[in-house]
Amino acid sequence: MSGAAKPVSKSQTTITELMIPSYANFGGKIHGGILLSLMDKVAYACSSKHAGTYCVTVSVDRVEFLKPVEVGELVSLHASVNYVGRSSMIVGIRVEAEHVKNSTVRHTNSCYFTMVAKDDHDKPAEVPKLILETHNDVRRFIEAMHMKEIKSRINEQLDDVKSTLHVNEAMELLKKERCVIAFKDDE
Ligand SMILES: CCCCCCCCCCCCCCCC(=O)SCCNC(=O)CCNC(=O)[C@H](O)C(C)(C)COP(=O)(O)OP(=O)(O)OC[C@H]1O[C@@H](n2cnc3c(N)ncnc32)[C@H](O)[C@@H]1OP(=O)(O)O
Repeated sequence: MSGAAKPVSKSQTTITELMIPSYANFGGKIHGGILLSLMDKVAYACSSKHAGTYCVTVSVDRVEFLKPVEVGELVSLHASVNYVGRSSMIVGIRVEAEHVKNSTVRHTNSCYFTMVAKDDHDKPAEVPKLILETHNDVRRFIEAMHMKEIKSRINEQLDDVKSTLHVNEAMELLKKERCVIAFKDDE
């Protein structure tokens, strides 16, 4: 049972967290693992609100740490269900870092978590349909459809490359690359 359709707005979730010194890496910037863990937390909160069940993370896409986050900044993670399948949901997350003293807000990352709703027997559970109330909701749903399709094409192509690759015949490909072939005797 998936229950009545729900609007995107009903499960939209924001988490804000202060970046404390213990979150820093050796370089003094916020550790990417901390940010990843916060992204997972907000993706879970958002997807489970929509599904009304426990959810698991299946796939994480487009996590790129393009701009460092500093200790003392407030990081806000805004999550929305962009797309629903039968049991899966694609949650879009926008990460922003706010410098409290000068009130500047930087968009540091956008990423996509695929979450699957689970029933009481740990099986994928059908989720409610998504009510698209704005043009943005429609745009995000269609973008997610494209993303799913492109990802599945990439996965197929990578499988093809792996299954057809013969290392000895592919050596030519490496000639201009910055690597040195140095097989040990027993290779
Ligand atoms: C100081 C430093 C600190 C460092 C600190 C670091 C912390 C860094 C934290 C990072 C955070 C990480 C994230 C952890 C978050 C958890 O720990 S959650 C737990 C981990 N995840 C899991 O355990 C999931 C394990 N997988 C499963 O349970 C099953 O494979 C699944 C996903 C339910 C699929 O089950 P299945 O029997 O294959 O079912 P099936 O009907 O075929 O698929 C169900 C749906 O999944 C979809 N699906 C299946 N596979 C995929 C896929 N690969 N991609 C997309 N969709 C898929 C299907 O398309 C289907 O969708 P619908 O058509 O129903 O919409």
